[in-house]
Amino acid sequence: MFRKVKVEDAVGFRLAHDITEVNLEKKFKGVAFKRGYLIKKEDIERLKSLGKYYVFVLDEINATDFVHEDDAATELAPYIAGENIFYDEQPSEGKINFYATTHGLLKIDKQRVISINKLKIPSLPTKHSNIPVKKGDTVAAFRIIPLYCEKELVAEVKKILSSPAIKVVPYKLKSAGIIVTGNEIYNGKIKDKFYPLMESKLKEYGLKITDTSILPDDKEIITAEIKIFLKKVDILFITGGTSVDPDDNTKLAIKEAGVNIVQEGNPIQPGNNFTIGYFDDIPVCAVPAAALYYRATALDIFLPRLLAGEQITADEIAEYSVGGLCHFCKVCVFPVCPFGKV
Ligand SMILES: Nc1nc2c(c(=O)[nH]1)N[C@H]1C(S)=C(S)[C@@H](COP(=O)(O)OP(=O)(O)OC[C@H]3O[C@@H](n4cnc5c(N)ncnc54)[C@H](O)[C@@H]3O)O[C@H]1N2
Ligand code: MOO
Repeated sequence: MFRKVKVEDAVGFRLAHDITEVNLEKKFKGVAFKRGYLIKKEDIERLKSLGKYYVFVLDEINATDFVHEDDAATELAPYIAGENIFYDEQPSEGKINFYATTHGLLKIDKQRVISINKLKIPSLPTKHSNIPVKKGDTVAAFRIIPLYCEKELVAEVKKILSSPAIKVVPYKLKSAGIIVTGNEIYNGKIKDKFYPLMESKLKEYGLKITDTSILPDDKEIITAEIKIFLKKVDILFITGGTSVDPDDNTKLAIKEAGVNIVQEGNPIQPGNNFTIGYFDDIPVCAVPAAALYYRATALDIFLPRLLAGEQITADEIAEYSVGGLCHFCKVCVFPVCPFGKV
């Protein structure tokens, strides 16, 4: 299979695995020598400068019970990758990366990914489930930790992956309605800041705002407008009036328009008052004023899932509590942070 030899004795033999170089001056981390490379006399000093005084070289003996790290990754990659995922054609340093083929919602089958990693020999790290990804983003990586593993292990991983563990769901919804509420905005006392905010957020997901209006804090007027908008849009947002003031009517109006509210509010801060409901398949959301102030709130956490057409349940909403408190960093890097990651 392979054996350890002094670099001086390795001349004329083929390398059993990729050899990595990390060179901070050149800002390089990558393959210096590929698996299968025929070692020459002039390579001895270079190998030593990479700290390799011994190397593993391939024997001619064909070990039928073992699988090389490159072959394990190549064999398992199609079992890992689901819809809208592509992966490296060739492993590098025994590893294959997985990428999104489209913008959309990343879905990871967490339990099965954990089951694979519990086998200890394979390593399958992924990004978090339910995050928005862009075309070309890396979403997962696979390699076995040792140079070789037993064939049975590959079979065991395949058994866990009876269907793929990673996919990207493209955004389905296309048109949005925005109803801005608030007497102060309706009466022109202050300028509306919600429409421009929602427009820039939704544009990121390819969503167009097709219908919009600014209404006073009047439950009946808001209810009537919700009913009209529900005939025209794929998703509806009603902003402001979401908390406990006497003129906060948004959630009441949503209910009176016949929308099934999943849960009033949620355990994410900021964005506690963000409320999700459904009218048939159309999501209807109350958006609290906190979204005007903070770069990331519950709105941003649920938005990609709603736009991918998911029906969010009350049980799932409760799961967001751990990690649901923003770190309120001076420089916000959401979504590349722990906020809202389940
Ligand atoms: N006792 C409690 N107080 C508060 C609670 C609570 O649960 N108990 N929740 C807090 C949370 S969380 C939020 S968020 C805020 C405000 O929620 P609302 O969505 O009801 O916001 P409004 O009262 O309508 O407005 C608050 C503030 O924001 C300005 N605003 C609203 N819409 C616009 C707009 N389109 N353009 C510009 N500015 C807007 C509004 O003028 C007010 O200044 O309640 C907490 N309190
Ligand atoms: O609903 Mo408030 O949005 O938590 O800050």
